[in-house]
Amino acid sequence: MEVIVKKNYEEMSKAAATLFAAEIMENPKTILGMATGSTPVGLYKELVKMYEAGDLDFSQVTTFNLDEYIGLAPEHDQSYHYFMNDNLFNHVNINKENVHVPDGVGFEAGEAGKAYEELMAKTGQVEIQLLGLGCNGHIGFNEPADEFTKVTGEIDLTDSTIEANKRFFEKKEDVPRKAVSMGIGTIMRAKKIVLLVNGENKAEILKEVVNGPVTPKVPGSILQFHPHVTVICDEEAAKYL
Ligand SMILES: N[C@@H]1[C@@H](O)[C@H](O)[C@@H](COP(=O)(O)O)O[C@@H]1O
Repeated sequence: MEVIVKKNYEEMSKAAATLFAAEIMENPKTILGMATGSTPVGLYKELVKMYEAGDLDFSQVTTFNLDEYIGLAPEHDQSYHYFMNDNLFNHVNINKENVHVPDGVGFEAGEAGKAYEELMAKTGQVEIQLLGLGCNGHIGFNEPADEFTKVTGEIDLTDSTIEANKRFFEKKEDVPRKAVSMGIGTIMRAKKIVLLVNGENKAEILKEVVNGPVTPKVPGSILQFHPHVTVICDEEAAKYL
């Protein structure tokens, strides 16, 4: 697990963008794993800037997102479909047929994950999976639990996650209570993983993820067992490393 510490959020975002841009340039048909939340916004801005400068071609890129809230249609402005279009896909020349985000409304309970796993298996291995880190150590929406999830499925969100994500909604009651998320096993199948973490509020949990015991109580800690993980963080988040 390589840890790259950058001075601030902007430098962290630029460093991550360089990694993803290099992958797209070296392998125009690459399959990328995308993430949502506030952390990757700077990275996506950098990729759009590179595209607008004529340095990046997304036309043959395929993407898989980590997760989506259950109950939010793609048109809902707090859905992860909407987030990805608004922050990246609507601003580059990606073919939307090659963009995949779990479906939060179109399946019977339990079916969305199965369909997503089948699509991923048919499409191919994710080259680089981008991850953020929840304050409770979750990756995707894999919450602290008694065991690591194996495949994409439905997750009951913890109150701490609902609390952390309510800032994007009018009121806490509007935050969905369930999500479809790539499982830990699904995430670990990626060839490479980039974990982006910024801010002093993540310093304690990042220490657990990088140096603590590997336990499903801190889902991100599983990354210690992946052969190619790059953690890119700012100095605030690296405080205890
Ligand atoms: N499902 C997302 C995660 O993928 C993300 O990593 C986490 C951290 O969000 P932020 O980057 O806003 O701290 O929030 C949500 O729970």
